Amino acid sequence: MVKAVVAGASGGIGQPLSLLLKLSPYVDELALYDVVGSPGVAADLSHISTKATVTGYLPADDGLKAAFTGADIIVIPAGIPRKPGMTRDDLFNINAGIIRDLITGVALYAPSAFVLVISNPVNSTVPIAAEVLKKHGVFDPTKLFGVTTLDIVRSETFTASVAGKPDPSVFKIPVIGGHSGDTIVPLLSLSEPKVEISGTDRDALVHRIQFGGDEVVQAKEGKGSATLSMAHAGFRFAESILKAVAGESGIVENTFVYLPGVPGGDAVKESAAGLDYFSVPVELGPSGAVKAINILPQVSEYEKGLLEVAYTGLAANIKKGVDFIVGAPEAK
Ligand SMILES: NC(=O)c1ccc[n+]([C@@H]2O[C@H](COP(=O)([O-])OP(=O)(O)OC[C@H]3O[C@@H](n4cnc5c(N)ncnc54)[C@H](O)[C@@H]3O)[C@@H](O)[C@H]2O)c1
Ligand SMILES: O=C(O)C[C@H](O)C(=O)O
Repeated sequence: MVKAVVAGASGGIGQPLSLLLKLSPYVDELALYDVVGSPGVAADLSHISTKATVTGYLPADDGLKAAFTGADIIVIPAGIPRKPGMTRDDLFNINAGIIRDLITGVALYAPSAFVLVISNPVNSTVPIAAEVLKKHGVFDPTKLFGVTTLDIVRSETFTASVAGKPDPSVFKIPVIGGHSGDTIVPLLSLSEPKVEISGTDRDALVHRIQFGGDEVVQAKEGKGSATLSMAHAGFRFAESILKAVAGESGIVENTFVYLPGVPGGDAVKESAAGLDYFSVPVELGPSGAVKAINILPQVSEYEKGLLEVAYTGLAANIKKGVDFIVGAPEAK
């Protein structure tokens, strides 16, 4: 029996993500948690004739405890989205506290669950989550994932369009680093099938993958950021976890993980300027991340340049998240 939880289930991502989970054959029980509206979303989804039972919880009456207890996988798209002119880091002040409180719930009620963090800024919210779990003595780095799958989805779609291929789903393109602007590093040189895109076309494609989120924020004119494509991406990642749990082998997803705690992570950390958190292809198994795959030695000279830029931004974002929980070190 697999129990899946969506925290932030009434939101723009939460509702379609919950729908996709309700349709999944891998889910037996679906618990929807939000500060508003979740019983209504649950009632609506519960009429769909698939096997998962659906329940909705609010904070009252120990709703967080009831929603999280017994969870196998908790997907978190709770928090505010960007408006035009904002960076993801501008969301930190509000979303950091939301993640801290929800992850405290994970630590108390579902310490063995897989935790998938969608809430931005992912480069900081994942370190916040890790530090909260560490504080409670229940941190398992092989079960905590920052969801960067939307960058993969965009790289497949935009590359297919530039390459003139009708079906983006044939592409496999690693996107590594973090999840904001120039911390997002698409590795077009490692694309399968190979693509020959160079010069200004390559620069424009890389920029579009890095800043694809802004395109949606601008098009929505103040009404939020990517929700439907994100629900698809979040579900793709969640289902990969559930397939691995069900025993399927050879599943690899790019995801933002705590490198020192994942097998193979130390080699990635050494290649990635000593950063503790980084998105790389990660092999998934029944108990979570089984191997972080170090593809950094294979990148092109051009991509090395992109990575140098990414390291600086990521280091600052990671530190900001860690400091939010452990406190900034005393000045000497
Ligand atoms: N990782 C990614 O690739 C990616 C992609 C798109 C959006 N996002 C991020 O996902 C987050 C959600 O985006 P959205 O468009 O769904 O926003 P939204 O405002 O539509 O929905 C957010 C939901 O979170 C709920 N919420 C707020 N505080 C909560 C709490 N303490 N506990 C439970 N629920 C709470 C709200 O009530 C709301 O229903 C944003 O931070 C956004 O930046 C990340
Ligand atoms: O752009 C955003 O703020 C949302 C999300 O991170 C995205 O990449 O679409």
